[in-house]
Amino acid sequence: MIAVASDHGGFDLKQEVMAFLEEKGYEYKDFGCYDKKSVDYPDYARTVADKVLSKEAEFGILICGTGIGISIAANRIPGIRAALCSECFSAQATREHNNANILALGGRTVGPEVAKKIVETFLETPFSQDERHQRRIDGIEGKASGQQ
Ligand SMILES: O=C(CO)[C@H](O)[C@H](O)[C@H](O)COP(=O)(O)O
Repeated sequence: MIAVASDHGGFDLKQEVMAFLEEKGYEYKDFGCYDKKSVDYPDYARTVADKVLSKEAEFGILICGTGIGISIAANRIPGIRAALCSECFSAQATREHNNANILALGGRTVGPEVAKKIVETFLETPFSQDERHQRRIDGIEGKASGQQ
């Protein structure tokens, strides 16, 4: 399952992304917001992060106006690696190199067609399993690499 949420700034793009997930046959759940009334993105970041950390969701997709606030909020939660992407190369690299578990998008910065390509790239790209990337991910979680 893909856990999807946005604030009001990401609401319109979230509708487009969910229609795309539906069309492509991905299982997803919408964790809000459910209209364009002003809300606070940290609440939605936490909900989706919880779904990912509990493994109820394989991945999360978070959308705010720029994708910045909601990715900052998600990345404060240990175990979350949220990647803000505005093009496909980064979406591919963050799965291969960072094993990112949440994709963040900006509803006011990225158009729906680009966003759909980014979503598909993110969801379909596996982690490389390369030792150097795993070592660096371990470093993010506070494990010393012993290289310094
Ligand atoms: O956190 C953000 C800025 O990086 C998001 O874009 C929010 O969606 C934005 O701050 C919401 O702004 P608004 O003026 O309350 O609509």
